[in-house]
Amino acid sequence: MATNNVNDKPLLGTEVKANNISDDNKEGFKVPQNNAFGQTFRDYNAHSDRKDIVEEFYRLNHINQSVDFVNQMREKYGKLDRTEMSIWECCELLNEFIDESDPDLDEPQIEHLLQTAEAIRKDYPNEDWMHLVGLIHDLGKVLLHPKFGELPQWAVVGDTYPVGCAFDESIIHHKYFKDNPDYNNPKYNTKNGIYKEGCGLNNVLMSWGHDDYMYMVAKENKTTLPSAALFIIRYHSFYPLHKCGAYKHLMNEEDEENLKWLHTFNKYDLYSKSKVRIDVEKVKPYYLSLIDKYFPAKLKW
Ligand SMILES: O[C@H]1[C@H](O)[C@@H](O)[C@H](O)[C@@H](O)[C@H]1O
Ligand SMILES: [Fe+2]
Ligand SMILES: [Fe+2]
Repeated sequence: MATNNVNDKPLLGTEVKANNISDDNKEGFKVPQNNAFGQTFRDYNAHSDRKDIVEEFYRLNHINQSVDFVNQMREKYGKLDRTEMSIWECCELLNEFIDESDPDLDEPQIEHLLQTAEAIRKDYPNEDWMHLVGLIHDLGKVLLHPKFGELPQWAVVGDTYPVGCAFDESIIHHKYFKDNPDYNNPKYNTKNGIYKEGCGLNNVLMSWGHDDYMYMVAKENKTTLPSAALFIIRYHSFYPLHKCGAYKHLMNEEDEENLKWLHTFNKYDLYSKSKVRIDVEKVKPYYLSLIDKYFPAKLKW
């Protein structure tokens, strides 16, 4: 079983509730019907230029994400001995990457980070920690960079799911798991696998990618962000849970609480993907002030 560090940040106070949008947000974020290509969001069967790229991405992802692979990656990248840089420097590094797993967006990642953060800011002007989560939630995609060993896309992006127990049917393109080494392993292919019911997600090994990596970076560099923020960063790609309700039997009470915030966050992560460009220079000073509030000037990566 994975022995991850336990989140030791306090839960958010009861005065702030997920889904509690202030009344004076007439200028609030409007959920669009269609993505940047005029299609409904997360439609993995819609015929578009991206369909085949995305499907091939998941084929490779599902064949390769196994318990052994995840343990190796956690061990290797958990050392955080690759480089030192600020949060903003990392945002800039992401400018050159396009995410092959994403049916909704083919813009450089820095656009997506700012679109998400700005959309949250419209509806939750006082939750500055959530704005910052919007900005940093995908920074783990820096694993694609040559400085980080240039991991293949299937080891960095896409939806995530637990390994060490049966792969749930709700996972996109589930059929490709049949070539995963864990698929026929009786230790790993039952409902609970190596876990105990209610053990808490902190004890569950997730497929390796940008979520878990960024969680490690934030935590090990001693961010002062609240526990809900770390949870969002760590599980925002866990669509089988937060969209389909799979794997709930592995959650504990704290996970239930944090999941409410993840649901709120997801609306902005997903539906802010559009062709609306953000003026980076204009919003940069605000985000630099948030980074300064919640992170050290330089982080270990
Ligand atoms: O294609 C997307 C994208 O890579 C996101 O960053 C990730 O969080 C999603 O879960 C994934 O499906
Ligand atoms: Fe992501
Ligand atoms: Fe995202």
